[in-house]
Amino acid sequence: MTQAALDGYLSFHGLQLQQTSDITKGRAVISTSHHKRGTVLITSQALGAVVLPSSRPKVCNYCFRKPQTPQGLQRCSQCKDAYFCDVTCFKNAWLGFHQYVCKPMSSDDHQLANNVDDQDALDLEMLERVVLNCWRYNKRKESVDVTVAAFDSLMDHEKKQPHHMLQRYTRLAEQALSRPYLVDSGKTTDELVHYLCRFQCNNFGVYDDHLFTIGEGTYPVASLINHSCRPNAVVIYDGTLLSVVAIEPINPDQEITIAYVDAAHDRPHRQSNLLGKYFFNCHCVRCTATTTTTSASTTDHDMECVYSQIDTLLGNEPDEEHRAQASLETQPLSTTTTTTTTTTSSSSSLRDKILQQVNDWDLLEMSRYYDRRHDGVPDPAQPLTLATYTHYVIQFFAPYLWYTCNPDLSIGKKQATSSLSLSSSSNSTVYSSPSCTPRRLPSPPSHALSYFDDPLPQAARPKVPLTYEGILNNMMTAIQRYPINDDEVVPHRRTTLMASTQLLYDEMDQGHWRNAVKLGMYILIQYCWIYPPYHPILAQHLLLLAKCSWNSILQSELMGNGKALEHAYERGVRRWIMLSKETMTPVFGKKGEQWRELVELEWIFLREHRLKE
Ligand SMILES: C[S@@+](CC[C@H](N)C(=O)[O-])C[C@H]1O[C@@H](n2cnc3c(N)ncnc32)[C@H](O)[C@@H]1O
Repeated sequence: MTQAALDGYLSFHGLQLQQTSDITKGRAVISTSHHKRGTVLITSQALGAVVLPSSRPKVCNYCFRKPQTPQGLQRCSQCKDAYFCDVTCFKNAWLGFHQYVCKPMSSDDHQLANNVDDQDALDLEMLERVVLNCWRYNKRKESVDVTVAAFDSLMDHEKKQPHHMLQRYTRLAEQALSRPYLVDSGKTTDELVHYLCRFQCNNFGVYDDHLFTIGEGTYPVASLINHSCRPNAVVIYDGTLLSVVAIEPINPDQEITIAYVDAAHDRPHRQSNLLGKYFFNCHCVRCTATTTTTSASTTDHDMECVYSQIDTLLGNEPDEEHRAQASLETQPLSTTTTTTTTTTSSSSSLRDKILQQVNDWDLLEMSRYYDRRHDGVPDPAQPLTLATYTHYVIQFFAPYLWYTCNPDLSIGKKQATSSLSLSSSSNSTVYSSPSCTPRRLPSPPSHALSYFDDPLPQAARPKVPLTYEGILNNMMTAIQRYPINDDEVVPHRRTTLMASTQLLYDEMDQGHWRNAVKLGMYILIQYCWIYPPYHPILAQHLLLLAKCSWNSILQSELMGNGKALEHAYERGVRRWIMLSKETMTPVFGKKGEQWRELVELEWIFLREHRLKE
């Protein structure tokens, strides 16, 4: 009966659960119809969702949303540990779970509870919620039995768990069963150990609009979907409601996949995380080793190999020893020994070298040389610098990578624009971190940004391949021809990406917007190798780049850096806003904090532009 409900639910969404021949893999969710990019394939209710202690004062502990009013969240007056939007959320939380755990806390308990993301406490709370919910649903035979049916059917890999984990799970299960409100649940310790094993290889991190992890959730229906490091779908949240969204067109008989681990990690890290937590070896298109090298002339096979070459191109992450050294470097010198001081100079120099290159990078000169109407190619005898790499690659990647996925993108077509009628005077806004409280927006201007002023791929010089894999393959071949100096910054390496990402946030904190734009453009390229073009991380990064470029325009105006540079930033803002919209629309829809910020930026940009004219 319950399995039938699950099958019915999936078939209603054009999906089907199929048993695979691989026992470790178990079942797979297969598409039975065509799904366009942006289709919501599955929505999944949480059987249990817990806010991380460190996020408790920041989001409603019931609906997981940020405060919607200037007053902020309201704290439970009894336990002083839980926060809610309003009385409605409080009542719902009380009826659901809060009544059982709400008790006055000492100030020490309180401080501890808010600061420590303790895995034991989190697992225990999740276990208690899930047991309580399953028990309730079974008693009431509610329609949510799709969720319970899916949960009961999930893999738990109990036999593969190491002994110490089973001991830990047994201790937690006993603790849960000793709670007065679970004594009559009819569950045994063994059953709860199975639950905890299931959590390990099925639960999801829940994140907010800005992709920060704020909690954990048990979403049994979404858990039916298997992993790929190059997935065709992503998980997004609206509060605690999870949706799985297609990020590329999906055909009948194709498996739906999501990524369980961040695709930015190198192959060894991804493999060991997947094996350690989910007990399988990944054989996805990125993990399948290949001996084929890329070449300028591409066959279909070479195209497929492009994905498996990405990790070779990016190289490996620093190992634990190097990480430990790098973290020592952030300590004041007085606390480090002489030996660590020596290592400090060698590994912190990557960051210094990156900063030096960024400072030397002449954005205007580079933009002129690598203009798509010329044929700017870096000197083949010299190693690529961050500047030459970025400008060389970006003229192939943006916007053409997206154009190969969506030929409806308006490239090179200048569309008629109606005039703006605005009465208010210019009031330039510098972007900082996003505000919690949504502001009311004026209605958007009558013409939004709607075209890229780039030549079509066939008309660009040098010509751009017409397929996504073709562009990646072409560029990979081209940049691997350049000499490498391992003592210097190697732009395509993952280590450079990691150091640059930290540097980007530091530069933004210090208001060094021009450096932030250069680093942001460089990081965009690296993300284009790593993530599919409609991945939420790309949408978010493009918005960040648009904001940095906008702030650079304001800074240039203030400092009188000249019109030419301002125009270069303006082109950047246009491009990054458009690409961010293109990426965000199918994935997040036209809602949420990021969409609001994007529309607001576009509005301000167009208004300023109009006023300058
Ligand atoms: C969240 S569940 C996915 C649903 C699962 N296939 C089932 O039948 O219940 C995660 C488990 O599925 C299996 N799995 C997921 N992706 C896989 C993949 N790419 N290759 C092999 N096994 C995979 C692993 O056993 C993993 O622990």
